[in-house]
Amino acid sequence: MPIYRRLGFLSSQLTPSSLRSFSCSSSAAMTFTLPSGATVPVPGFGTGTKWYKSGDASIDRKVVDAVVSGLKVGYRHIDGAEVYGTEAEIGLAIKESGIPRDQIFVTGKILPKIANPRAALEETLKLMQLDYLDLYLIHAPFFDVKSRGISIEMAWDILSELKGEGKIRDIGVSNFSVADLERLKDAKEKVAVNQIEFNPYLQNQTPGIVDYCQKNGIILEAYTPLGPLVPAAKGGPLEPVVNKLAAKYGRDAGQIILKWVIQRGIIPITTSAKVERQKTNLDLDDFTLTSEEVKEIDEAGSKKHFRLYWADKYIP
Ligand SMILES: NC(=O)C1=CN([C@@H]2O[C@H](COP(=O)(O)OP(=O)(O)OC[C@H]3O[C@@H](n4cnc5c(N)ncnc54)[C@H](OP(=O)(O)O)[C@@H]3O)[C@@H](O)[C@H]2O)C=CC1
Repeated sequence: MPIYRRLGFLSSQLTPSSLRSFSCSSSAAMTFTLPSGATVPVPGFGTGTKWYKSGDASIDRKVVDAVVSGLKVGYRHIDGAEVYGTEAEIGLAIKESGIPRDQIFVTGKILPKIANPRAALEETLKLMQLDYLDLYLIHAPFFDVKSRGISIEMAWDILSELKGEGKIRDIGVSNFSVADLERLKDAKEKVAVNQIEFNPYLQNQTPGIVDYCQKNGIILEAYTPLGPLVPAAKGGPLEPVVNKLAAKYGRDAGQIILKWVIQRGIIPITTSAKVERQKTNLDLDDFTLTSEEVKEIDEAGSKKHFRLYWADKYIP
């Protein structure tokens, strides 16, 4: 069964269809700094999608090995979520890697247990064997008092309290639209991050979201940055442009797309079970696309629409 679907989070429908973060520099070696002062390592290594196993508490050794492998090849940013069912695997992998906790940036996300963020965070920390999370996100805005007994504003206030208690360094959201973010604009704690689906074929998960976040100092993270390379999207208008740039820079298509994401001022969160790809997807520092090339990808990507997640919530 496709990931997220069991909880109704994913529609499998596949439709063809100004940089300013807190201190997001505009150079090739872009850095992203959160309100706590922490710098987010780029790219992030995802533990959802292909490893999703919500509701299954047994340890999946494949996931532990993949995260250990990611850490060993150099990732220092692990993206988790309560709903992925991979939090215990993340905890084990961090221990097995031998890398000190303070050198790894760990993200968690809350949703099914949104009614009680405090209990959900305690459970996440216990499973991950950690004392704190670097970043905790409300996984999606699709809940309210009627459905879950809590509103976005109420959940945000509790996350803010948990941040104040030192259990989370920074707080943010995921899959939020402009209207959702506007609900939190006067909150005491600012939204630090919005993690959205973003790639050349989906440059705005919801109308105006990238521009709004970048103008309001909300750091964007891109999940499914390599969407154009999955079999269902391959062969589209982006392919000749990416192949041309890959040949020019002696890189592969994945590296060109991930670099484009970074040069758009967005942090890619990527996943691969293949060690070779884990390495190449991390090796992004020694080349820079020209601004014309970034624009060329923008334009080629705009000719096709491809959305993998939450499609039933967004039109189209
Ligand atoms: N907030 C949210 O609602 C969501 C968050 N996420 C998070 O984002 C993470 C990343 O999402 P995901 O869609 O997996 O990301 P990607 O776009 O990075 O990966 C998609 C697929 O591409 C393949 N791939 C990886 N590298 C390459 C390459 N260089 N060339 C060709 N194919 C490649 C991978 O398979 P292979 O193993 O074969 O390399 C992978 O399954 C998730 O693990 C999760 O943590 C994801 C979805 C929703």
